[in-house]
Amino acid sequence: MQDCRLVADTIACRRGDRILFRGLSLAVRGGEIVHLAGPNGIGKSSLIRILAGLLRPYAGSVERSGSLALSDERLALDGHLPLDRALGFWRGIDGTHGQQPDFGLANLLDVPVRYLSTGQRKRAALARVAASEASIWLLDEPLNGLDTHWSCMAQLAIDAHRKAGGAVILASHQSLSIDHVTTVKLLDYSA
Ligand SMILES: Nc1ncnc2c1ncn2[C@@H]1O[C@H](COP(=O)(O)OP(=O)(O)OP(=O)(O)O)[C@@H](O)[C@H]1O
Repeated sequence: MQDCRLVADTIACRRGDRILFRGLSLAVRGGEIVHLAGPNGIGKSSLIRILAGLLRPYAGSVERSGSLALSDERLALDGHLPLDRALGFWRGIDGTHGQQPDFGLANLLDVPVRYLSTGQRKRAALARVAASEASIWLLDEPLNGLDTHWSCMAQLAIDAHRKAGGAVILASHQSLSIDHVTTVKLLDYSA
């Protein structure tokens, strides 16, 4: 696994005319998981977008080394394509062909993405991230919509990524049943 690091330094986030949080610093390196926690609307998704480079912080900076994959509420898979082709699009972009956890999707590969259930879509999103072979995973609510079995399997995949030297930052309302997780409570930084 490529060496990786993501460091956010004294970040402030403004949405509309409101500062959501300020003074937030965090760092994640290969072999580490950071869990962003906090109530609805505190700014977890906004922070994930800042860390991904999709949203400019109001203050502070983000530095990153290593490749990054993002899963958020946007599925990023073409709803009109069968799942296999939709995932294949990203394999082509990422230039990856390796074996990845299939997240129980083997029987769904010919199903158009728009027909997948909520949990199946979430598993497809995680499969896309895993297949990217990126060293840093940014996951916004990766367990939402998953049943007990697949929530467990998703956490095992996240932990396997960490053990392989990858880094994970995830936002979740759910408590995690994996070790080596550092929790960052956004409420501590709310403005
Ligand atoms: N483009 C925008 N313009 C103005 N306000 C926004 C915009 N996007 C989000 N917000 C506001 O920013 C706040 C934080 O939203 P965000 O989605 O980051 O919170 P969250 O902690 O992820 O919430 P949840 O737990 O409900 O997913 C919310 O009050 C939301 O309405």
